[in-house]
Amino acid sequence: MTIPIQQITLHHLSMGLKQPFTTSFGTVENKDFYIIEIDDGQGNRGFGESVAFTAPWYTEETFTTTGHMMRDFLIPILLNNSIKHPDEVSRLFTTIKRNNMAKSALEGAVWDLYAKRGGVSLAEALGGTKSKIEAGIAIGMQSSIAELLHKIALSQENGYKRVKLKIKPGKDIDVLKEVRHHYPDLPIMVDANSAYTLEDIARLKELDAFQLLMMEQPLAHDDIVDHAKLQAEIDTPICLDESIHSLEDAQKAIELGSCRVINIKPSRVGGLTVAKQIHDYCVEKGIAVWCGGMLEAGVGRAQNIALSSLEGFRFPGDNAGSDNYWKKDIILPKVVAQNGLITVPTDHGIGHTIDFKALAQFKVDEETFIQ
Ligand SMILES: O=C(O)CCC(=O)c1ccccc1C(=O)O
Ligand SMILES: [Mg+2]
Repeated sequence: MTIPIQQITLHHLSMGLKQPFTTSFGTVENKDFYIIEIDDGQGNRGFGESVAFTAPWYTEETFTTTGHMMRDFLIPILLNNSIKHPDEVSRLFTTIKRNNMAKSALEGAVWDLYAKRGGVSLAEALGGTKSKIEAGIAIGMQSSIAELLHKIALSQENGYKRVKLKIKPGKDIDVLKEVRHHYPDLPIMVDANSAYTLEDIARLKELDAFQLLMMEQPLAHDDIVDHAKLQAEIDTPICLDESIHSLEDAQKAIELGSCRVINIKPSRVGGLTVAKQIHDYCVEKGIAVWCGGMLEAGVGRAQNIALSSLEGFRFPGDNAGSDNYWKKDIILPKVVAQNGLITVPTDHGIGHTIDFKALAQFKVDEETFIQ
């Protein structure tokens, strides 16, 4: 049965993060993003979220480019084609190159609508089987080691199953020595957001001493060749993030030996359908995957949780509770991690309702597109 799309609304929201998030490239303090609402004209509404930041430091997309792509290219494609299943959306969008975050925002709303129309949870629609998922937490760079140790202590009080620390040259070995001294057994991983080059190989080798779960994206954002060279020289498993934008990217990286783990973010690969394809391929090849985060508000967070309920997501993701990011989230109930576990919702679709009062509070403007 066709999924009717009567109306698409882009709600532009602006929300301040509870605490600034600092990586090797800079600091995010505020997020402007779109909540996408798709109405089927039969009483069902699906929701998606755009995740690109205001500046293109992580990938090339920004809040403004995602708006342009949705408005001028992707929404007209959705309104002018009839689809029966959300898997068709990423195929329809192949006429538009890249711009995966814009595609993913719309595709996520179609997935939510599809699950709601079918009377199933998004997790079930995606083929997820877990009723609870393990939550990890990403801690940004801090102004001092004392502050970092304090943040780690808080994460442990909340039961997070693993901690991800951001590193860059000069803010790595000394920091990890100190953290390991206080937390000899804590599952720790690091993320460099491509701050190193192969010239740093000796330094990166030294990190083997800290028994890290993995090292995320140490080298260039668009590289898989140097990562293969690095992986051959170090014991710590390399996890690719920025380098993987498609199933084909994942296949090539695995064939080259560029990584032993992949961080799957639906937004980076163009949506949940491709995310699931990468998951399935990695399971077949024995490559571990986990679900990354983009400092999402509730809608994007709920979609990541549904995806993480698939069997192959074996490491805790960057999916902390709403309270870690926002004073007030835009969904009800908010996401809660209890003893490091998040219960996968069983209600229809994303399993959370939109808090329309909060939506109105954070809204800058809205645009509606009609069939
Ligand atoms: O907690 C989260 O949502 C993820 C934190 C994180 O590491 C991150 C946040 C924004 C952009 C890129 C990344 C990343 O995984 O590299
Ligand atoms: Mg990363």
